[in-house]
Amino acid sequence: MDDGTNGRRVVVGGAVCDKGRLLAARRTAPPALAGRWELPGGKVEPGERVDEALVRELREELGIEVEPVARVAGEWPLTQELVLHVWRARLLAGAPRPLQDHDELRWLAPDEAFDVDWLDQDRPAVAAVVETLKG
Ligand SMILES: Nc1nc2c([nH]c(=O)n2[C@H]2C[C@H](O)[C@@H](COP(=O)(O)OP(=O)(O)OP(=O)(O)O)O2)c(=O)[nH]1
Repeated sequence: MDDGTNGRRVVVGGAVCDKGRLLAARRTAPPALAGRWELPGGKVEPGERVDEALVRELREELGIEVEPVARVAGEWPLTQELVLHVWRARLLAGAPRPLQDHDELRWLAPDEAFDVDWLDQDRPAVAAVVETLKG
């Protein structure tokens, strides 16, 4: 079956929105990415749906419950083996805390969206999501 990923493993990033703001997370590892900001998430496990993986990763990493809303159009290669998909998600419960993989979190209003140093591959999806927040 052609899932459009050319055999690469999908990393799902969550564009978590609440009260008109977007959640950004600062990575602690690996060294090449530490200190840069991302849409929190992680690798989809074999047999797992991408939206399920998103719910699992955000529960593990941030202690929150989210509802995936829709995939952001596009995909962004990370490495030879990994490709980034982004889903918009709504915060259902909990206040995000940097439990794993991150050392700082920020809720960004649309006019602050590019105040943080996003990983390069995340920028197009962040721009698309910010447009939806502006209404
Ligand atoms: N989660 C996430 N990872 C990203 C983004 N942009 C980006 O380049 N990456 C890279 C960083 C990592 O090399 C890889 C995702 O790995 P991860 O460490 O977050 O995933 P994981 O929780 O499943 O990790 P693991 O312990 O199973 O290795 O993708 C992004 O927006 N979100």
